[in-house]
Amino acid sequence: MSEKILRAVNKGLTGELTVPGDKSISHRSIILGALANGTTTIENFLDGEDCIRTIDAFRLMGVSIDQEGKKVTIKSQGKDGLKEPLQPINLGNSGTTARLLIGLLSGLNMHTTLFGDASLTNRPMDRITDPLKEMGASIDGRQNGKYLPIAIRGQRLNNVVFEPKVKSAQVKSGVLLAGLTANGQTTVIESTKTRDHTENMLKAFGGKINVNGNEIVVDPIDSLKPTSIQVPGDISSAAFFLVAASIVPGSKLTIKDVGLNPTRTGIIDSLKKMDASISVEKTKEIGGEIVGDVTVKYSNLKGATIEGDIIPSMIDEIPILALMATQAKGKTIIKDAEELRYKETDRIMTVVDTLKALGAHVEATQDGMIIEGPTPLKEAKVSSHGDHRIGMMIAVASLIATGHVTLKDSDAINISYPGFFDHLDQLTQ
Ligand SMILES: O=C(O)C1=C[C@@H](OP(=O)(O)O)[C@@H](O)[C@H](O)C1
Ligand SMILES: C=C(OP(=O)(O)O)C(=O)O
Repeated sequence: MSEKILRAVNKGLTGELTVPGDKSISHRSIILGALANGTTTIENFLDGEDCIRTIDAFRLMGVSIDQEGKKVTIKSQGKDGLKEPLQPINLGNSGTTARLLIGLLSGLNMHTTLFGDASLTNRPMDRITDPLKEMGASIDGRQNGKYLPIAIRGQRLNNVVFEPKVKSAQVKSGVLLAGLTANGQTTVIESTKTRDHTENMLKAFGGKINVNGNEIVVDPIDSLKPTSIQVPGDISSAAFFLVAASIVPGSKLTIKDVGLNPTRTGIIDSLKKMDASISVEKTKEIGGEIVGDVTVKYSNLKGATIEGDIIPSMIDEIPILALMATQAKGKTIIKDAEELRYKETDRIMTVVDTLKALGAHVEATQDGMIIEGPTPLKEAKVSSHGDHRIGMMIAVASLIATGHVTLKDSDAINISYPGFFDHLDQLTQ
């Protein structure tokens, strides 16, 4: 198993950084590109393991996908050109690939089987299979389709009006993708708006989709129109460096060309709430996605309560925010984040256990955690537990730890951020 010994830095993180492409947008660019009739090109694609799983899935369905690093060319004959895969589809570690594909495949005229790694096999799928069954989908799997492996006998689905109980962009997107082949318009009404990349990109591909506040209505398609996608930098990846610069004295860092979709910027608002010195400059809009530069400087931080509707807009950033809270004065309370328990690991448990091992004062609650700061962090031997975001949280913690930190299973970081350690070296040299 991969292992890294990480040492503290004696100067701040300075300079400029461009982080890899957005994971959510990269997945969707492959899925919608495969549904388009013709050639779709993607620039700045995230060549992390999760997005490669999405590519491999469509290759198994006969779509020609040429990927060279961050550049991808898809040649497809649209949804009717997709072929029944002759093998089970391996989703690896990727929850997004799982929930979105289960939605899409339920309405296509083919039989598919899907499986994943040990982590994904334990993550709940009923949140997507239940609404699909309401649309008439034929899905079976462990515990009646709650867990992978799952088999889908795709067929024409009925449209629904769906009000998801979980605040999940994956579930919303899975149902919208199923709606593309359903009989009539499909409506999703969210209680809190979650990331809306599927909606934005469907428009860019010529789909008929209407968004009115938290209500989304999608029409069935014949096929989509191919387009060119430029993927913005991933704010969820940038977050690790935004926090690193906030907690390492002497830092001043600008992250360039990062996605600033308002359904994703909860981390920036939370950093501001904790008195981080952060400024945002919006520079352009591509494919319905706002892009810009974010500059952050080291500053004295204070604790804050992070709760409610902001949580879905920063769900993947909570591990790194928790690390930041260990360096903030006073109490940070994170609430309404029980969804963390259903990620690659139970992130309430892994964050709390890891930060405790590093010397922090932190306690788990059912739906979040309470952190008392500031506390110095100390030498420890800790593992990512196969969870990329925990691995990166540990690497950032090591920058300010008093002794060296051993990170076991460091390779997990390649799931969403290949080149992470090169970027860290580049900014700390
Ligand atoms: O739709 C997406 O691309 C994602 C949605 C979120 O998951 P949930 O939908 O389960 O909240 C997030 O945690 C995941 O990393 C990516
Ligand atoms: C939860 C995550 O991804 P997924 O659900 O796609 O596995 C993540 O990237 O933090």
